[in-house]
Amino acid sequence: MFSIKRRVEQLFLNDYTKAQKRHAEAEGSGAQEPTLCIPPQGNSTVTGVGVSTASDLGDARLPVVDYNNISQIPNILTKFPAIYLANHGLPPAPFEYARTLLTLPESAKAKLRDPKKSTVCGYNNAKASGREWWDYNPSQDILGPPNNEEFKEYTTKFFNKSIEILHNICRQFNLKEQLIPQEVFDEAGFSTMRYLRYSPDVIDEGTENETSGVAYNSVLNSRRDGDDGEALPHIEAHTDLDILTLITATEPSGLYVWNRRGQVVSAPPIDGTVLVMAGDLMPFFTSKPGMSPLEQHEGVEAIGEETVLPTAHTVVVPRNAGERYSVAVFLRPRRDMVLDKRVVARGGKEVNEETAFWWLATEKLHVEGRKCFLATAL
Ligand SMILES: O=C(O)CCC(=O)C(=O)O
Ligand SMILES: [Fe+2]
Repeated sequence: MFSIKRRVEQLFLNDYTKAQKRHAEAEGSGAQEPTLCIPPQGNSTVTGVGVSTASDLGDARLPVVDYNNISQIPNILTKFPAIYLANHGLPPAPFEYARTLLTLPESAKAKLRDPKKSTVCGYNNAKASGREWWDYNPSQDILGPPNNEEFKEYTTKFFNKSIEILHNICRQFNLKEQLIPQEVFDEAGFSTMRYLRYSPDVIDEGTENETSGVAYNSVLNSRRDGDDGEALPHIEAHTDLDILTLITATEPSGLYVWNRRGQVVSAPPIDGTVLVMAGDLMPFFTSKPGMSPLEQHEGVEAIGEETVLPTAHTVVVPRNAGERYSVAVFLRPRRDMVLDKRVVARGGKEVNEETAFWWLATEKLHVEGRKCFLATAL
């Protein structure tokens, strides 16, 4: 019987193999088999004061970095897809508040939806994925549980402190030269915080599954031939549309990230730490000088040794493992922040072309399958 991690690897490698084949066909050469190499065990990969590797993470590991050593994070994020941050000084994660809100009766949760149907504000769910979530969006009135001032206060406090930490990490990228624009620090931006619940109870059973007579894939609910598994609570593999993400979760573990070599790394919660991952904007800030990773510009040519790639990640909650709660804070600039500016020739004329952050969101809607921008090995 395969472990969840092995299944995630297989899913990834299936797609990876297909992508390789497509690529090879286009190039007119034979497809290469992907290799699954596991990095060496132990502390050999990252050294330095306050930086160690977590000891119980299975095959591939993620480093634990002390908050006093955050100046090392930019370099570490070029080598590892995520880091555990220790001694961060955050108050205890608001899992109980997440539970209070997300286990309200359906009718009460329906009242916490954004009137404009935003998927980044208020209550939302993806029943077929066994997942529901609620977003705190500081630019809007909090759509929290009624008559619960404590909820509001704690949620705001945890969010503000998390943003302070993420800003501090961003400042480390600017020690030698300003890679991350000043407005990220000076302006409120479009940062949000999400409370998530993954539970078999959320899964809307008996819909397509029964009527179509086709079974769901046991890992990602996607239908695959010869698979008679049942659906597991999950979130599809994706990268986050932000600068950095701070995540903390309850057991059971279920979060997996991919490293640059396409290996799946388990990222279970570790007491006293939070996980920090890179978002879609990091390659724009850390690309080779003067180059842009946008496909219509330099594309992958702009990715160098010092470029931080967005962290592809997925959550799959093991069967019979119970509920999982997580809290994710997304650091984002203003929607209209300019990511790339250049003069291009159009219709015989030279015109100024600007690419704003929110344009990436619309572009991402066209990415098929996994919502990964510039993701590992693809
Ligand atoms: O629940 C988690 O740990 C991850 C959630 C996530 O990736 C997201 O909401 O973007
Ligand atoms: Fe995410």
